Amino acid sequence: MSTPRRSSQGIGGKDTQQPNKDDALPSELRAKDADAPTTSEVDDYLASKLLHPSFGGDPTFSKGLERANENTIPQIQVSPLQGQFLSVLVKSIGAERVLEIGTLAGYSTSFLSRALPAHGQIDTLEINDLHAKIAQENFLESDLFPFPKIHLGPALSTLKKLQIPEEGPYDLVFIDANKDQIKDYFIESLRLVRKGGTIVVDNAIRKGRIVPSAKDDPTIEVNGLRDLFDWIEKDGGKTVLSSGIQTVGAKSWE
Ligand SMILES: C[S@@+](CC[C@H](N)C(=O)[O-])C[C@H]1O[C@@H](n2cnc3c(N)ncnc32)[C@H](O)[C@@H]1O
Repeated sequence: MSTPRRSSQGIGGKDTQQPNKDDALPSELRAKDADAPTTSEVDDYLASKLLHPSFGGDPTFSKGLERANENTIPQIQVSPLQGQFLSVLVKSIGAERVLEIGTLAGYSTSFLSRALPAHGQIDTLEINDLHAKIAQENFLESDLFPFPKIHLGPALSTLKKLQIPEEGPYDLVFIDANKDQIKDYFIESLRLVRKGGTIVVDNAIRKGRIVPSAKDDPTIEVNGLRDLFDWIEKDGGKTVLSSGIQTVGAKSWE
């Protein structure tokens, strides 16, 4: 396992800096077509066309973000389109039980919950009291059903104590917290998710820094992610079938 050296992040495990509007646009494309829209502009277009009134277009979801902002909670949640992608995922695999690691103010949780059937279950893990409090207010405001259960405390100890729900294992786990323990979160998630279930790991690219280079100076987040990728490589497909997707857009290259 590699040694942590430095961190580039705020508490949420994501860069707190606002992404530069153009920084995720492939330079090859920018060089060929200086007038090409930025990836954020494309996100705006897609959002204007695709956000559903009960999901990304739900005004209570936006109000939840405002409440988070008023309480100086960092704006490091998924984008509306990413959130709605989680909803699509929940529905397309017919998920009934979802586990989330990293609640923040409950924005992604709201998308996950809204996509579940009424008899479903959603558990979300958060270390920060204020984040949990605001998330709880946001869940009430959005009248979520199933109502997300917040487990306050360090995610790894919560995960180790968490039992497989009586109705059956989780169908989907969304991992979106600190990256330095991500391999452990992943392994615990494997214990809790059903065979054939889905685990989504957010922010696994670090603007490309996961790739070792001659001038390598990995952050603790990059080291954490590399530990996970090494584990998956070593597993050799015995336990998991995985893929990696680079995204661009309002949340930059991730
Ligand atoms: C990127 S934010 C989650 C964003 C949220 N999933 C969303 O998209 O709306 C990460 C969250 O993980 C929490 N977190 C960081 N370290 C943690 C830990 N060790 N245990 C539990 N939660 C942790 C942070 O407090 C923060 O609220």
